[in-house]
Amino acid sequence: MPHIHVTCAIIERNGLVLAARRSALMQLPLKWEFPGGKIRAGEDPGECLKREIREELALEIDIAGELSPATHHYPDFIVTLYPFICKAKTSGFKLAEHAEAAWFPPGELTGLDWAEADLPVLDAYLATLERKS
Ligand SMILES: Nc1nc2c([nH]c(=O)n2[C@@H]2O[C@H](COP(=O)(O)OP(=O)(O)OP(=O)(O)O)[C@@H](O)[C@H]2O)c(=O)[nH]1
Repeated sequence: MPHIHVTCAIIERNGLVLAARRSALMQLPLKWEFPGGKIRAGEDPGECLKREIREELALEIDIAGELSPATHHYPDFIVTLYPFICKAKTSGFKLAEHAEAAWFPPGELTGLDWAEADLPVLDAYLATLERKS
C-alpha cells in the first residue's frame, strides 16, 4: 500500500482560517482540506508547503508553528500529514486546482465535510486556540 507524506497549511489571517475544497477530479473529490501537497525527495517540508501554496492558491505565507504529524489509513493508501500553522501575507488567492476555497471563523470549520485524515489535525488546531483563549 502506498504511503505518502504530505504537508498541509492551516492559514490564518485576521482571525479567519483558509479551507479549500478538492475538485471533483482530484482524489477524495469535493472533500475539504488544508491545502498543501506531497513532499518531494530531499525537500524541506516548510519549503514544500510554501511552494504548494504558491502553486495552488498564488498565496504567500509565513510559517508560524507546527502540529504533530498525523497518519491516516485510507482504503487504498496511507497518508501522513505534516500540519503547519501559517500566516497569509495577503487575503486574496487564485484557485489553480481546487473547486473552491474560503476564509472561515474557526468555529465554523467543524461543519465542513473534511478529508478523513484532516479530522485529528482540525481537532488539534482547535485545541491550540482553546488554550490561547
Ligand atoms: N494537500 C492535502 N492533501 C490531503 C489532505 N488530507 C488528505 O487526506 N490529503 C490527501 O493527500 C494527498 C495529497 O495529494 P495532493 O494531490 O494534494 O498533492 P500534490 O499537489 O503534491 O499532488 P500531485 O503531485 O499529484 O499533483 C491526496 O491524496 C489527498 O487526498 C490535506 O489536508 N491536504
